[in-house]
Amino acid sequence: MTTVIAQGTFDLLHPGHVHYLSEAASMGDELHVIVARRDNVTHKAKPILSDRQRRDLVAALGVVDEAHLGHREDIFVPIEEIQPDLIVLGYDQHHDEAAIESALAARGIDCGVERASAREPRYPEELLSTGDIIDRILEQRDC
Ligand SMILES: Cc1cc2nc3c(=O)[nH]c(=O)nc-3n(C[C@H](O)[C@H](O)[C@H](O)COP(=O)(O)O)c2cc1C
Ligand SMILES: Nc1ncnc2c1ncn2[C@@H]1O[C@H](COP(=O)(O)OP(=O)(O)OP(=O)(O)O)[C@@H](O)[C@H]1O
Repeated sequence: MTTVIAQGTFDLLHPGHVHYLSEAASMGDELHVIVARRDNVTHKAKPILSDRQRRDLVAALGVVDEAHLGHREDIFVPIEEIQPDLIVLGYDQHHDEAAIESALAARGIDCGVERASAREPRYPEELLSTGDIIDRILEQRDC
Protein backbone atom coordinates (compact mmCIF):
# COMPACT_ATOMS: atom_id res chain seq x y z
CA MET A 1 0.00 0.00 0.00
CA THR A 2 1.62 3.24 -1.17
CA THR A 3 0.25 6.43 0.39
CA VAL A 4 0.79 9.63 -1.57
CA ILE A 5 0.39 13.27 -0.47
CA ALA A 6 -0.36 16.22 -2.74
CA GLN A 7 -0.89 19.77 -1.51
CA GLY A 8 -1.82 23.26 -2.65
CA THR A 9 -4.32 26.10 -2.37
CA PHE A 10 -6.86 24.77 -4.93
CA ASP A 11 -8.89 27.96 -5.18
CA LEU A 12 -11.47 27.87 -8.04
CA LEU A 13 -10.72 24.34 -9.28
CA HIS A 14 -9.54 23.98 -12.89
CA PRO A 15 -8.18 21.19 -15.16
CA GLY A 16 -4.56 21.90 -14.09
CA HIS A 17 -5.53 20.91 -10.53
CA VAL A 18 -7.29 17.77 -11.81
CA HIS A 19 -4.18 16.85 -13.84
CA TYR A 20 -1.87 17.27 -10.82
CA LEU A 21 -4.11 15.27 -8.48
CA SER A 22 -4.70 12.52 -11.08
CA GLU A 23 -0.96 12.19 -11.65
CA ALA A 24 -0.27 12.12 -7.90
CA ALA A 25 -2.98 9.45 -7.46
CA SER A 26 -1.40 7.33 -10.23
CA MET A 27 1.88 7.22 -8.25
CA GLY A 28 0.39 5.17 -5.41
CA ASP A 29 -2.68 3.44 -3.98
CA GLU A 30 -4.15 6.11 -1.73
CA LEU A 31 -4.10 9.88 -2.26
CA HIS A 32 -4.33 12.34 0.63
CA VAL A 33 -4.47 16.05 -0.21
CA ILE A 34 -3.45 18.82 2.19
CA VAL A 35 -5.28 22.04 1.39
CA ALA A 36 -3.33 25.14 2.42
CA ARG A 37 -4.96 27.37 5.02
CA ARG A 38 -5.73 30.88 3.85
CA ASP A 39 -3.48 32.36 6.55
CA ASN A 40 -0.56 30.32 5.20
CA VAL A 41 -0.93 31.48 1.59
CA THR A 42 1.57 34.32 1.74
CA HIS A 43 3.45 34.05 -1.56
CA LYS A 44 0.50 35.13 -3.75
CA ALA A 45 -2.99 36.63 -3.47
CA LYS A 46 -5.18 35.05 -0.77
CA PRO A 47 -7.76 32.52 -1.99
CA ILE A 48 -11.31 33.71 -2.80
CA LEU A 49 -13.01 30.58 -1.45
CA SER A 50 -12.97 29.59 2.22
CA ASP A 51 -10.71 26.88 3.63
CA ARG A 52 -13.69 24.58 4.11
CA GLN A 53 -15.10 25.03 0.59
CA ARG A 54 -11.70 24.39 -1.03
CA ARG A 55 -11.22 21.28 1.09
CA ASP A 56 -14.73 19.96 0.31
CA LEU A 57 -14.33 20.43 -3.45
CA VAL A 58 -10.98 18.64 -3.52
CA ALA A 59 -12.49 15.82 -1.41
CA ALA A 60 -15.29 15.42 -3.99
CA LEU A 61 -12.83 14.52 -6.79
CA GLY A 62 -12.83 10.81 -7.65
CA VAL A 63 -9.03 10.47 -7.57
CA VAL A 64 -8.82 11.84 -4.02
CA ASP A 65 -9.20 9.48 -1.06
CA GLU A 66 -9.03 12.13 1.67
CA ALA A 67 -8.67 15.92 1.74
CA HIS A 68 -7.40 17.61 4.91
CA LEU A 69 -7.09 21.25 5.87
CA GLY A 70 -3.43 21.88 6.61
CA HIS A 71 -1.95 22.61 10.01
CA ARG A 72 -1.94 26.26 11.07
CA GLU A 73 1.71 26.44 12.17
CA ASP A 74 3.72 23.40 11.16
CA ILE A 75 3.32 21.90 7.68
CA PHE A 76 5.00 18.67 8.79
CA VAL A 77 2.37 17.79 11.42
CA PRO A 78 -0.15 16.34 8.87
CA ILE A 79 2.73 14.42 7.27
CA GLU A 80 3.66 12.87 10.59
CA GLU A 81 0.00 11.86 11.07
CA ILE A 82 -0.59 10.47 7.56
CA GLN A 83 2.83 8.78 7.28
CA PRO A 84 3.01 8.91 3.46
CA ASP A 85 5.45 7.02 1.28
CA LEU A 86 5.64 9.83 -1.26
CA ILE A 87 5.03 13.61 -1.40
CA VAL A 88 4.29 14.88 -4.90
CA LEU A 89 5.06 18.56 -5.45
CA GLY A 90 3.28 20.49 -8.19
CA TYR A 91 5.32 21.40 -11.25
CA ASP A 92 5.53 25.08 -10.24
CA GLN A 93 5.38 24.91 -6.45
CA HIS A 94 7.94 27.14 -4.83
CA HIS A 95 8.95 24.48 -2.29
CA ASP A 96 12.45 23.11 -2.68
CA GLU A 97 12.65 19.31 -2.95
CA ALA A 98 16.02 19.03 -1.17
CA ALA A 99 14.85 21.25 1.72
CA ILE A 100 11.72 19.13 2.21
CA GLU A 101 13.75 15.94 2.04
CA SER A 102 16.13 17.15 4.73
CA ALA A 103 13.25 18.36 6.97
CA LEU A 104 11.64 14.92 6.63
CA ALA A 105 14.92 13.19 7.45
CA ALA A 106 15.42 15.45 10.50
CA ARG A 107 12.03 14.28 11.83
CA GLY A 108 12.75 10.64 11.03
CA ILE A 109 10.04 10.42 8.33
CA ASP A 110 10.94 7.94 5.59
CA CYS A 111 9.22 9.46 2.56
CA GLY A 112 10.20 10.25 -1.04
CA VAL A 113 9.63 13.59 -2.81
CA GLU A 114 8.83 13.88 -6.52
CA ARG A 115 7.65 16.63 -8.82
CA ALA A 116 4.56 16.34 -11.05
CA SER A 117 4.35 17.43 -14.69
CA ALA A 118 2.61 20.52 -16.11
CA ARG A 119 -0.65 20.35 -18.05
CA GLU A 120 -0.70 22.65 -21.09
CA PRO A 121 -3.93 24.17 -22.48
CA ARG A 122 -5.71 21.93 -25.03
CA TYR A 123 -7.53 24.78 -26.73
CA PRO A 124 -6.87 28.52 -26.84
CA GLU A 125 -9.45 29.65 -24.26
CA GLU A 126 -8.67 26.93 -21.71
CA LEU A 127 -7.60 28.55 -18.42
CA LEU A 128 -5.24 26.49 -16.26
CA SER A 129 -4.42 28.94 -13.50
CA THR A 130 -6.57 30.40 -10.72
CA GLY A 131 -4.92 33.78 -11.26
CA ASP A 132 -5.86 33.70 -14.97
CA ILE A 133 -9.49 32.79 -14.12
CA ILE A 134 -9.70 35.75 -11.74
CA ASP A 135 -8.18 38.05 -14.39
CA ARG A 136 -10.78 36.82 -16.91
CA ILE A 137 -13.62 37.49 -14.45
CA LEU A 138 -12.37 41.02 -13.76
CA GLU A 139 -11.98 41.67 -17.50
CA GLN A 140 -15.41 40.31 -18.48
CA ARG A 141 -17.27 42.08 -15.66
CA ASP A 142 -15.51 45.38 -16.45
CA CYS A 143 -14.11 45.62 -12.92
C1 LIG B 1 4.85 19.02 2.07
C2 LIG B 1 3.90 20.16 2.24
C3 LIG B 1 3.02 20.17 3.30
C4 LIG B 1 2.14 21.25 3.47
N1 LIG B 1 1.34 21.27 4.58
C5 LIG B 1 0.59 22.38 4.81
C6 LIG B 1 -0.13 22.51 6.03
O1 LIG B 1 -0.11 21.65 6.90
N2 LIG B 1 -0.85 23.66 6.21
C7 LIG B 1 -0.94 24.65 5.27
O2 LIG B 1 -1.64 25.63 5.49
N3 LIG B 1 -0.24 24.54 4.10
C8 LIG B 1 0.51 23.44 3.88
N4 LIG B 1 1.24 23.36 2.72
C9 LIG B 1 1.04 24.41 1.70
C10 LIG B 1 2.11 25.48 1.70
O3 LIG B 1 2.27 26.00 2.93
C11 LIG B 1 1.76 26.58 0.65
O4 LIG B 1 0.83 27.47 1.19
C12 LIG B 1 1.22 25.92 -0.57
O5 LIG B 1 2.33 25.52 -1.30
C13 LIG B 1 0.17 26.72 -1.31
O6 LIG B 1 0.67 27.31 -2.43
P1 LIG B 1 0.40 26.75 -3.91
O7 LIG B 1 -1.06 26.56 -4.06
O8 LIG B 1 0.96 27.87 -4.77
O9 LIG B 1 1.20 25.50 -4.01
C14 LIG B 1 2.12 22.30 2.53
C15 LIG B 1 3.01 22.27 1.44
C16 LIG B 1 3.89 21.23 1.30
C17 LIG B 1 4.84 21.22 0.14
N1 LIG C 1 -1.68 23.78 -15.39
C1 LIG C 1 -1.27 23.00 -14.40
N2 LIG C 1 -0.62 21.83 -14.67
C2 LIG C 1 -0.20 21.02 -13.68
N3 LIG C 1 -0.35 21.30 -12.35
C3 LIG C 1 -1.00 22.44 -12.02
C4 LIG C 1 -1.49 23.35 -13.02
N4 LIG C 1 -2.06 24.39 -12.39
C5 LIG C 1 -1.92 24.16 -11.05
N5 LIG C 1 -1.29 22.99 -10.84
C6 LIG C 1 -0.90 22.43 -9.55
O1 LIG C 1 -1.98 22.41 -8.66
C7 LIG C 1 -1.50 22.68 -7.32
C8 LIG C 1 -2.29 23.77 -6.68
O2 LIG C 1 -2.15 24.89 -7.50
P1 LIG C 1 -2.58 26.32 -7.04
O3 LIG C 1 -3.68 26.18 -6.06
O4 LIG C 1 -1.39 27.14 -6.71
O5 LIG C 1 -3.27 26.83 -8.40
P2 LIG C 1 -2.78 27.78 -9.53
O6 LIG C 1 -3.81 27.75 -10.59
O7 LIG C 1 -1.36 27.42 -9.94
O8 LIG C 1 -2.82 29.20 -8.78
P3 LIG C 1 -2.26 30.63 -9.21
O9 LIG C 1 -2.76 30.91 -10.61
O10 LIG C 1 -2.85 31.52 -8.18
O11 LIG C 1 -0.76 30.51 -9.13
C9 LIG C 1 -0.02 23.08 -7.46
O12 LIG C 1 0.75 21.96 -7.07
C10 LIG C 1 0.16 23.33 -8.93
O13 LIG C 1 1.47 22.99 -9.40
